[in-house]
Amino acid sequence: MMEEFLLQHADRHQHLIRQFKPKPRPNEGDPVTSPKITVATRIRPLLDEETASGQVPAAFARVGESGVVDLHELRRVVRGPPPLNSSSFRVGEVFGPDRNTESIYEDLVQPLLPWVWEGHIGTLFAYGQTGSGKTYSVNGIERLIAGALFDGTLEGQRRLHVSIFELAGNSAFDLLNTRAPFSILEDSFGNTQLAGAKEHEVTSTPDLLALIEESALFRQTASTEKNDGSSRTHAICRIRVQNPTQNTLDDGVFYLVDLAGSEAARDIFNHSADRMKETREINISLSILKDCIRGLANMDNSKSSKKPYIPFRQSTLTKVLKHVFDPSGNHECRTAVLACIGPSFLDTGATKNTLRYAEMLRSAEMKVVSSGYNPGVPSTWNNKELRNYIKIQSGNPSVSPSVLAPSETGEQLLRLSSSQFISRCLRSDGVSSDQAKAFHAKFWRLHIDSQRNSSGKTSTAKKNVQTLCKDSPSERYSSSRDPALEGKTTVPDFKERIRPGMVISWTCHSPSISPSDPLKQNLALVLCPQIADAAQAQAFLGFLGDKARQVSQRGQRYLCATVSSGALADTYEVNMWRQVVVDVKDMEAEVLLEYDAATRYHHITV
Ligand SMILES: Nc1ncnc2c1ncn2[C@@H]1O[C@H](COP(=O)(O)OP(=O)(O)OP(=O)(O)O)[C@@H](O)[C@H]1O
Repeated sequence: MMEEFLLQHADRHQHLIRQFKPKPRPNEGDPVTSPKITVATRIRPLLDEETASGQVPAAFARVGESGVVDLHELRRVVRGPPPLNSSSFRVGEVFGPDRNTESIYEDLVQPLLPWVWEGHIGTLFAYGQTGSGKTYSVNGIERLIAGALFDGTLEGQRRLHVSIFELAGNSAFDLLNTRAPFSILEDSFGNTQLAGAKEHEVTSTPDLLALIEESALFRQTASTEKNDGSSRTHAICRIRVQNPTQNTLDDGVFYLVDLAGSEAARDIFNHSADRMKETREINISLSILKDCIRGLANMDNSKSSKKPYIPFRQSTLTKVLKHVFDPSGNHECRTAVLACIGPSFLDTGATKNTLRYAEMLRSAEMKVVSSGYNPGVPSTWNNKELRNYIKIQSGNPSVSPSVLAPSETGEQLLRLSSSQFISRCLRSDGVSSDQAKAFHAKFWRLHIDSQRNSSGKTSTAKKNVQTLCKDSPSERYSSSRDPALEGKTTVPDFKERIRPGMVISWTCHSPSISPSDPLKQNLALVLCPQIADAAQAQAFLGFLGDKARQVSQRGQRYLCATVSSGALADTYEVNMWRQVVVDVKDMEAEVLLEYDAATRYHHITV
């Protein structure tokens, strides 16, 4: 009925639009020089069939003021001629019906190519109502990218790997493998992995174009009220850019995302049950996407210290786009968003909705900040922060940061195999194999703990780092390290600084102790000088045998708790109830034990 009313008043609509005098939009301040999100809006031309059916345009790029779309709706009133309701939206660069896909590519997408080439994540996603021109735009852009990746303008040797897939509801299908289903998983770094999707290496523009063509054959389409060849899934082309000369660097990844179009409730009235379900699933995933956009837009509105909730885990689509929305993400990414709108006055409701979200994303463009350095989360460390950690935390003598991590970030070092990590450590003067292993374990525990606790609780790892690096006296005791030595470059021999809580290795002289006895671990935690509990110490001396008693009685002795192996490999337990008296002469070295709250065991650290 509304459609009929609008078609009847098409002339009046156009007449009123001609008289429209736009009010300038308030200035938004300085432009952002290097935004993480760039938003642009494309108004497609009115199609021949739309013109033929009497439709007229209602969405316009404002002339003389860039970045603004004016939208005009004719309002139905009880009496008198219908008035015009005009609204305006500031939605990034606006590409009107006369602008071609090349110009969008040049302004919006081309700047992302060198970024991805250097090992970062770039994403383009197009969204908008069904029939608004998303597939048309993304297809055109994909072809231009296929040309640019091989025309020699990007410097350096790279290997390119491509997967193209679609998401329907929460299922994923490989469009380069006859729509075979596969899983979308999250790895220990929180990165999304496509488990089971085929990757194809491409070495030329025709190679890549052939894959794009092949994927189009398998994409699920159907006719909607607004588009005869509507895509009923979200299609994603993922191009991984690998630098073969620097294996430790992250691969760059380009995601090109053509979202399924949303349909209004009234447009799905005649759908079958299956199509209704499919439309509902599309609308749910788009609605979660919108919630994520809203969360992102509110992210840095931090009058309150509480971070807005961004529900990116609620749909497969937003899980794939996690790097765009996860505020704690650790991979640098830049995102271009193309909001697509149809110009027709019959679509103003959906168009307004698209423009509103584009406006929200524009505000996010100003606010998105890097998740930044977190001392408890190794995957957020850049090379300088990582080197600093290695220097301070790798033990004595310290591992050389320039040998272990000449250029790597924290995340890249975590990707090294343990044998690579340890063999690099061993290239530093004086570093033993045990020290290298202990440092590797320590670094990984910090990482695992930081991932386990990413929900916001202060992690053990973070506490440990605070304990070791920052002043937090109440939390010092998660390691046997002496806090007083923090930051000291020269440390006296351990025998000159024996203190309660110190862990030592020592030589046990009793031949009567079986190899399985905890004492054979030869580790003990110093409690106090023996004099404090002479009776109990004497009892132990009896247990140690006459020879040991003679030796220990000659020197200074300490009452110590024994340390035995835990149930997990390389873990230890302190047995406070099983004590031993150890002579300083029998002590071999200080050993650093660190407590891991998650396993409730101690580990040897450095
Ligand atoms: N800029 C444009 N110039 C000319 N024709 C266009 C333009 N954009 C879109 N079209 C045409 O409009 C129709 C709908 O476009 P398209 O299929 O890209 O929409 P869509 O947003 O991907 O729709 P859906 O969400 O339903 O898949 C197509 O026939 C397409 O060729």
